[in-house]
Amino acid sequence: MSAERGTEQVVDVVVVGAGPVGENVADRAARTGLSVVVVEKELVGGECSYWACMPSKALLRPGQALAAARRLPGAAEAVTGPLDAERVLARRTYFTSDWDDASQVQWLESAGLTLVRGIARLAGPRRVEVAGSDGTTTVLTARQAVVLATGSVPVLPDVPGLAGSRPWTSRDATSAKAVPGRLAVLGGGVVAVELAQAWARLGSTVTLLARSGLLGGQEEFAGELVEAALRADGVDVRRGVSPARVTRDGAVRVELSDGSVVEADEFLVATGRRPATSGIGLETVGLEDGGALSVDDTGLVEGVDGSWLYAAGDVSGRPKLTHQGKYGGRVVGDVIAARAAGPVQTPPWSRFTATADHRAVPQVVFTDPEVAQVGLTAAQAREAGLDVKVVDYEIGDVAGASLVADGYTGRARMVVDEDRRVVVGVTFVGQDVAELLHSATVAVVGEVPVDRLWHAVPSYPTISEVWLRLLETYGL
Ligand SMILES: Cc1cc2nc3c(=O)[nH]c(=O)nc-3n(C[C@H](O)[C@H](O)[C@H](O)COP(=O)(O)OP(=O)(O)OC[C@H]3O[C@@H](n4cnc5c(N)ncnc54)[C@H](O)[C@@H]3O)c2cc1C
Ligand SMILES: NC(=O)c1ccc[n+]([C@@H]2O[C@H](COP(=O)([O-])OP(=O)(O)OC[C@H]3O[C@@H](n4cnc5c(N)ncnc54)[C@H](O)[C@@H]3O)[C@@H](O)[C@H]2O)c1
Repeated sequence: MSAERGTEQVVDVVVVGAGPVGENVADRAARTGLSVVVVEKELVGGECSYWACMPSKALLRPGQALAAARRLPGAAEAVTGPLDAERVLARRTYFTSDWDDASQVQWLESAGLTLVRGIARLAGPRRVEVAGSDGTTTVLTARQAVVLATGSVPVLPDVPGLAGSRPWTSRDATSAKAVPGRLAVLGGGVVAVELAQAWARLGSTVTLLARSGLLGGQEEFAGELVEAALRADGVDVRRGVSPARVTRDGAVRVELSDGSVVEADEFLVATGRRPATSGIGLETVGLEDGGALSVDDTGLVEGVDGSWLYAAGDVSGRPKLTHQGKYGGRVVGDVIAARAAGPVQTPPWSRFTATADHRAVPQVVFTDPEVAQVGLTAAQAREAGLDVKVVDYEIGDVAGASLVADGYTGRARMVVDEDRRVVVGVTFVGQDVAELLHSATVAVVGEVPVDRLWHAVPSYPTISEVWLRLLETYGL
């Protein structure tokens, strides 16, 4: 359904932003019969579908398959050349539907949602104005709720010359139509390491500039193992440096804090993202334009009277991950529908409460080796005041892993809260560990005592047997 432009309409719920999170909010709210309008200024599907999760993983996957084959005698001999970059890029483009959102619009309509295309901004309580590209303004008034799901935008550091040097953001790095000869990457976070490896394996000469260790916030060994892998892929990893000045005259010239210079054809800046809260009319409801939002566990924005403004996903200040944002989106959609019918109880771990955001957030970094982590790291658990026991195990010593790859390199860490004898955090680093992560998420969310986990017997010979080894090393 498309809404008629340039009109004033009253609906139950207005969702601003049709990324993965906005889609989920809208779908859940509409299931109960509420009328829901979704406003989108670019592509239905958001960042994740077109410039983030999907294209970046499509760029990485063929390199992983090739590297996996090279680790297996018999298969390695059948690998006779490098990646076919053109075909990898073509498959990436297939996954973005060539940046066309027709199929996602079709889904939205099939879910009974109404799409309004244009730029939305709040115009006072419960009111949203949408500026269409045809110059019309559609005014929407929400009986129940307005939900902000506007996502996030990249942060460009204030480095002399950087803004004028046509730097790449993750959008350019996931949608590029050709492999740059030389690529410099600034940052040591997830975007930087994933895209540095993707482009290195596609043939770029990559220099990674990180001001500290890689993957800060994860267990330290995760960043170390990923750094070693990047170096093995030929990436020139320079730690402890920052750009002092950037110029572009054809090539980009990055002058570094240590006096050295890096020249490249493209310069990807991957120094984090901030919630997209600018220009969306927050000041019309008593909040600060561009300021950070704070939401309670039901997604209600704090500091706004009347319990009608919600936020979910990247914009909300909660973890900037598609799956976690969608979880928050389901909570918001459900709680809006439930509150429309009457008062709602929202204790922790209820359907209407995003409790997992605080202590059970899973994330996979899709490098080779993969980093799969959930819950608290050892340092975070100690900071939280827990009596912690940390157990490490080399995944390569597990029979299943040794079958997956010759010379399998990887490590697992289990963090146990000794007072309750429950697992509060797990990290796996290694080939093919991404699919292992959900077992850890279930253990952490379920607060399964280690003595009961002992009875969750992993199949032989799978990499999952690392669970048995971790529990044995723990002392069972
Ligand atoms: C390179 C990269 C790779 C990533 N890979 C992963 C991954 O593998 N796994 C993972 O879990 N996460 C990944 N992420 C994070 C993930 O992309 C985000 O967490 C996710 O997209 C957030 O969803 P969202 O719906 O909150 O926001 P978005 O996907 O950003 O969607 C927001 C939507 O709101 C629209 N919008 C904004 N303002 C307005 C307005 N005023 N009016 C109308 N519409 C508006 C935007 O156009 C957009 O479509 C990655 C991020 C990047 C940058
Ligand atoms: N696989 C995944 O789940 C995945 C993949 C990509 C992105 N994401 C999400 O997208 C978000 C953005 O990712 P990101 O990597 O851009 O951000 P990030 O916050 O993870 O990392 C930012 C990096 O930039 C560095 N940095 C920040 N300011 C700097 C400066 N002025 N100079 C030099 N270095 C600087 C930081 O030290 C850090 O290493 C993250 O929240 C991430 O979770 C997830």
